[in-house]
Amino acid sequence: EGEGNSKRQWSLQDFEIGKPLGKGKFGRVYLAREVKSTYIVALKIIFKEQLEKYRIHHQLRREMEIQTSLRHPNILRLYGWFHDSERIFLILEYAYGGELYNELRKHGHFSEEQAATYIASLTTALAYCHEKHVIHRDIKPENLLLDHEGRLKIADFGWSVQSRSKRHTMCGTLDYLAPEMVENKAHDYAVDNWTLGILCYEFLYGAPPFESESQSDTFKRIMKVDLSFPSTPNVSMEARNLISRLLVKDSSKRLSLQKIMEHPWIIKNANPTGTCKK
Ligand SMILES: CC(=O)N[C@H]1CCN(c2c(Cl)cnc3[nH]c(-c4cn(C)nc4C)nc23)C1
Repeated sequence: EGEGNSKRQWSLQDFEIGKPLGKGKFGRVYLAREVKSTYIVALKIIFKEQLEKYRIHHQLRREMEIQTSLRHPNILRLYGWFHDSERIFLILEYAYGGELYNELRKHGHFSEEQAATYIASLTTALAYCHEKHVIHRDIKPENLLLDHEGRLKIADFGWSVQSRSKRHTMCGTLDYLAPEMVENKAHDYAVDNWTLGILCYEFLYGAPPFESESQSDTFKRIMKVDLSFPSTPNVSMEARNLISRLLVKDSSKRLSLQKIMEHPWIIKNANPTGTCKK
């Protein structure tokens, strides 16, 4: 769709709804086809009474403003939106490859090339977000999708914030929370750097580093940065070096996004096209 289309008024009659793709926090996502162009999209349907009940009007509006304004190959596009008396419809890019999480489950863990390619894609997408004053804050495998060429797409900006100042609100699941968020302290962009370390570990070992039986144990391990590297799978020293330079309690000492892109492990293993041969 050209730029022109994204300004036009859409309505339900413009789409044929297909199978449910899954559900986000406050709505279901369906496969859909725009009738005239036969263009395939993902249609996220959110009930207005859900918005009232959970008081997330402002959050949804923020998600829509943010995602409409972001244009990056690794960020899922929000093409437009419309509403009827009881529902709001978000017209989203359809990621043919589905959830990256399923890929990770299927393979157990990724190769160093695949992990480095995904981390590089995430890093460039986050660098782009940060220069637009957006902190995603909820980067986790469930919010990562793959396109038809295996290129990573960040979805679901429901928890992102237009950050002018430090944020205090708690969000996201436990395993990916940085210490300053666990302590409910003011936090800034550097939380996304921490999460990159968590994801890099999870891509290479198949589980996040501080995963524990109970929430309180996970909290304790995060606060202590209780990081250890199993002997299998055999992960390169460079990869472990990058993870160790991201999972640093003092947020000001975490490797910057720029430095991640220049890290030897990324330079050596990441595929510049952002796609991975299966
Ligand atoms: C947090 C969240 O929104 N999660 C999911 C629900 C479906 N949704 C999708 C969104 Cl928003 C966009 N594209 C998708 N593609 C798929 C998908 C494709 N296959 C083969 N299997 C699936 C599943 N899902 C989506 C995002």
